[in-house]
Amino acid sequence: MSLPANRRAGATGPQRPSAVIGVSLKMYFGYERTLEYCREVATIAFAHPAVQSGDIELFVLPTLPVLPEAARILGTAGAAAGAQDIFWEDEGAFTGEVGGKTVAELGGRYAEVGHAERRRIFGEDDRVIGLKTAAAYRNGLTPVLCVGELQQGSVEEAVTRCTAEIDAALNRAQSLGPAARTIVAYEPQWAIGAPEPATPQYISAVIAGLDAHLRTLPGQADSRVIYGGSAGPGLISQLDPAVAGLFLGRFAHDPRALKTILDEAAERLGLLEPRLLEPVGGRA
Ligand SMILES: O=C(CO)COP(=O)(O)O
Repeated sequence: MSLPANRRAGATGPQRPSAVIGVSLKMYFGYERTLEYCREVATIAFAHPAVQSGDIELFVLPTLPVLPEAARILGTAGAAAGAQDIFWEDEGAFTGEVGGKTVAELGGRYAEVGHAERRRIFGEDDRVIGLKTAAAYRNGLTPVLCVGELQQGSVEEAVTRCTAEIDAALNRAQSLGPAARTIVAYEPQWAIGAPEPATPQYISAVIAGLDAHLRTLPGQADSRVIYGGSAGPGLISQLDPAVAGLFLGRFAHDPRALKTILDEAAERLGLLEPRLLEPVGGRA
């Protein structure tokens, strides 16, 4: 397996995984099914050269009660787990909430913040999302900061809206403590839960804008922008290099589809010959 340019001996610049593939299971699976899923993903990850080499960063965000077991199972296979949400304080009289400190204690490495469903159903706004981003940094968790426009419009409109969401979260977080690496998940709200993702051209153009903006922000050199919203097998190969990877939902429920996506991501990095790819499995 050849190494990508940023991993070769003597390469300059930040050493960062070349692709990021995340899965949020939302509230789709119960305890036992989540465990079974994590075991299957771990088997795939353990056998996958690009995950083992660190060229693909793979994480799963399960329903919270499964987090300790998920972190253990995935951790033995070179993958990781995290939470789909955290509270902005670390401890105290906040009935029903779970803080980033506990998530980290449970083995979580990521904390998703600002998902469209949290914004829409639970009324989270930029202020709350900034506080939660700060809580993630403070507890050594990588925030998976979700941004995305409500309705389909132009690329410029999407970049403007999402840049504002990124800035709102990061500015507030940085006013509270040091920032660190962030994974920005660009998820157009109109493409979440839809039959199809946004078009590859649209995704690539919006993320090129967001990635360029992220590069200008202090402390974000290792940060990456990934795409979510009905993403599945067959998509990543069509996306421009600024798109660092995918944030998957329903179409990763079948572990075989996730394996296909990992192969496609590795192929895109030049780490796997196309002829070695198995036929793309159907969508879950
Ligand atoms: O919201 C998403 C990931 O967090 C995307 O979900 P779907 O891929 O199921 O649309």
